Amino acid sequence: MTTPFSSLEDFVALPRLSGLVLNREGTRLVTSVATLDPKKTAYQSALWEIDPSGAEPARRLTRSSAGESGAAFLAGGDLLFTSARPDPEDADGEKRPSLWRLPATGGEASLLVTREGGMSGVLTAAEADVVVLTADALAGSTGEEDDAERRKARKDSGVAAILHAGYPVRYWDADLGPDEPRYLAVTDVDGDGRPTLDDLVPSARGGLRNAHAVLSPDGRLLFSSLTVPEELGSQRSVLVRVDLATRELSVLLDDRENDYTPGPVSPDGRYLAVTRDRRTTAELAPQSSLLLLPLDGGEPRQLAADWDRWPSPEAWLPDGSSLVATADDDGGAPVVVIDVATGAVRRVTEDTAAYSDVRVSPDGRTAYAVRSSYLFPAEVVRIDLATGATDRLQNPAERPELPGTLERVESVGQDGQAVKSWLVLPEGASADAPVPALLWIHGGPIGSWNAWTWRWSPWVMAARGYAVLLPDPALSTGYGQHMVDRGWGSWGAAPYTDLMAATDDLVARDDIDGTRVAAMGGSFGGYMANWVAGHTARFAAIVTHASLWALDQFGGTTDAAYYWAREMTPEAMLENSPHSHIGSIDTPMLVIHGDKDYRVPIGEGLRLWYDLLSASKLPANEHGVTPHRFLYFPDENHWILKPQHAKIWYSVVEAFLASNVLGEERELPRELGL
Ligand SMILES: CC(=O)N[C@@H](C)C(=O)N[C@@H](C)C(=O)N[C@@H](C)C(=O)O
Repeated sequence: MTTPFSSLEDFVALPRLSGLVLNREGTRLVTSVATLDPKKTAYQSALWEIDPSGAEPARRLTRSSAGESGAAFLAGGDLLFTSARPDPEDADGEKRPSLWRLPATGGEASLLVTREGGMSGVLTAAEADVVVLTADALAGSTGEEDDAERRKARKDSGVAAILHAGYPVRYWDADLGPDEPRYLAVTDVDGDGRPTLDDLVPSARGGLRNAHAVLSPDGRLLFSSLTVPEELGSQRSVLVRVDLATRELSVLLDDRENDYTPGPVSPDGRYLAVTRDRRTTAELAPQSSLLLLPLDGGEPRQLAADWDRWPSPEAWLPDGSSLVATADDDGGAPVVVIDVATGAVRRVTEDTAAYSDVRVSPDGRTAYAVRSSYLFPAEVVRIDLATGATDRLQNPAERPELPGTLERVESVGQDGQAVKSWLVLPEGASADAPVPALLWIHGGPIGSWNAWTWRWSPWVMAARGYAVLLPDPALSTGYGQHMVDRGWGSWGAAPYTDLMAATDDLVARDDIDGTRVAAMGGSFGGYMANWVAGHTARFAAIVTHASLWALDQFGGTTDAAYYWAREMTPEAMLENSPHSHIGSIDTPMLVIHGDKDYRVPIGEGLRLWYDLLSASKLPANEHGVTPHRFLYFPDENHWILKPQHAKIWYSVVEAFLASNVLGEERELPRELGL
């Protein structure tokens, strides 16, 4: 059977949907869809409207080569978005992310406000036409004009240097500084002239973390995390409120044991949902809980404390009686409703999909959300909140046909703990025709294989005849606090033995050829692939992507050293470091790393590569021929994002597996120049 997963060209061209907003009346849904640009070397996103009733087909709203994102409805009904498209009324045609407004009544979008430094997001209030932009401003700038001048001076002189006095200095793939996050209020949104931008809290320099900010329904208050520096390069996230009229900033929740992130404000403006994340120590695993914070100054109260899951607040019911939340749960992430008075949790969606971006209709009966699973990529659905009945709305794209089937399987860890996995089986797998298999190890390690992924698509491998096992070992979310606790600080113990228990059951199946099995993982999954390499010879090949190799050096170079310092003691780092076992590795390894990976810096990949060539049981021979391979991406980060590089990634992985697992040679992509 030919599916879009058979050809990498077709696979990278599948549309990718994300995000969802609903207008105040509950009559318009807008989502974002990324597709390949004409050169097929980047993704372009466009906004699409989806009919909440399900009657009409999805309709494309925007079209430009620069793409559009950051959709947000004004209370009055117009749609805002950000785009670096040129303004037809601007003679110089400078392209920078600007704020655009698409009238609810139809017609063309027009530019609302622009700035030299661009913008990263848009916040709107539910009941008032109040808009706040999240954007970066140069640390020393005194206002928008000054910021623009300083940026120009930096650009014109070609200076890229950044002088730091604090930590962190990088984040994932971005250099931090000399600009810093700010909240810019857009003044006079509905006036006749072009609005101006007003920096709400220039005094909170460097500390506003704007990824999770929210506005109160009346638009008078903004809630955000504020990052407070601590001694020894550490930091904490405290919860703050900013009064938009007075610019006064008040700290609402702050202690050294927890980080706080704001959730939605109740419809009456009296309560804020808050996520509290316990700060870890070498002995104390992470734990996430949901709080209800009275905004009149009362004490916060934990909601759903008896529910052994980590709820993430999404929305309020309009009458304020309940919060709608999602939580990782047994290989999915369902929608639940949490009664605010009693804390009782009621599961709403019954399928095994993972839900996000939940929006509630004005009458409180219906929710709309994005969901995905290993059976389908992200799609927009309508949920009956009383019955849980869930309908797929008319989406911008159909679900792609899959080259196989999906099963839920269960193994038992050494301590008796159930270890659950998704198992993707290629078409035709049977006792008469057992198939080769891949063990895929997820990253985090706090996470779960519970949603569709484009970067690690098991269906691409299923289309090439492999079964793929996706296990959730110790440290995975969705199985209760004990599942996380039992792996904390000892990555090489229960997480490893759980994975081996799952592999034992995999190879015992009569539809799997247990002699042709490989292991693969990225990030923490790459750490574990390296650990596996040093502890067993049962796999025919190992693929390790963006992996942690030498825990003695990792903590000093990752972008979040303070986080890592709270993960293990120095002794545990040495005890659990894969590099100590280099002398035992006699499995061919494919090492993959991006130079712009600041989370797991390239030094890990470089040291692993050199160690493999110089000290593994399978070193290069005197002619320099080695069974190992190093796929290096000079301009990618922790993830391989460019479509042309994704194709190289899958092609090289497939060729390496074919050679070492199947004993077959594949032609490598011409673009590699070999
Ligand atoms: C600060 C920090 O280390 N956070 C972790 C969530 C993290 O980034 N872990 C990476 C090593 C990792 O495994 N990342 C996962 C999420 C991935 O798949 O990239």
